[in-house]
Amino acid sequence: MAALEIAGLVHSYGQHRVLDGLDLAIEGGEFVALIGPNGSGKTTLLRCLAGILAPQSGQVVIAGAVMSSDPMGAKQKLGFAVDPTLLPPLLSGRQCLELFAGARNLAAIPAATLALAQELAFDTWLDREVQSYSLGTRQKLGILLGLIGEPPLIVLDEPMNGLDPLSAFALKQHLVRLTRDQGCAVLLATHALEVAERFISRAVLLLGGKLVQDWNTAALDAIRHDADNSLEQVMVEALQRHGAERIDRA
Ligand SMILES: Nc1ncnc2c1ncn2[C@@H]1O[C@H](COP(=O)(O)OP(=O)(O)OP(=O)(O)O)[C@@H](O)[C@H]1O
Repeated sequence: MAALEIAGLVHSYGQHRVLDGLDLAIEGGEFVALIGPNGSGKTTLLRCLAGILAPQSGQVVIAGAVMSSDPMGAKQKLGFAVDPTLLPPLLSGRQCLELFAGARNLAAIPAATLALAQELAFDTWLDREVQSYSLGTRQKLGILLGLIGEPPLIVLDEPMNGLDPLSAFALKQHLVRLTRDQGCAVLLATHALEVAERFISRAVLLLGGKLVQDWNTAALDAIRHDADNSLEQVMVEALQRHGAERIDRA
């Protein structure tokens, strides 16, 4: 069963159609970078996957659960980092993690989550109130909440932004382990192509409301082994081919 199947997804803000019949399938174990220029619709797509935005048409199926008809079932199979600005200020990180563990029918915070908290240097913040956290520390908690229980599909929007280099490195290593050892699928929206290139197994390019290019593992390996090439370069070339260097125009 695919970790994610999207068919004919359409989402508009008023008259502005951002997703225009988008299709995508991701298998367990794939680590997919979602790339695209500013305003191409990456966040909109991820929010449709998370059930935060309701698409006008099309279907999202997460590990067999259809988001429109079984939103609770679909969300149980999805990990989505919580927006740092939406965390409850008066709870501690541990209390937030316990709440999310309960929502995933787990008796306690999993050992893997506590281990990741330590790798992210978040363990010293576990018993302090969220309102005392810096933005980066809030972001770490949002990520820990999204990953709790290692769901079949993990969706992250620029998760490394705002993390210090050691924490960003630890998170990348953790995501690689989740895909390789646990069979989770990761869909990661990012502009950091030089970073993504090193650890992803696939990259898809969003443009004009659709995925216009899909680089599989073999294509990425070929890019990695070519000293004169990079994911950044092939993306620039793909954008030029599609005649869109920048699309976020007013
Ligand atoms: N709530 C909203 N109301 C109206 N338009 C919106 C809203 N949110 C996003 N948009 C528009 O939808 C388009 C896609 O935005 P989105 O944030 O999904 O792009 P993105 O690819 O994530 O961009 P970035 O790389 O800059 O984060 C943009 O033109 C944006 O201005």
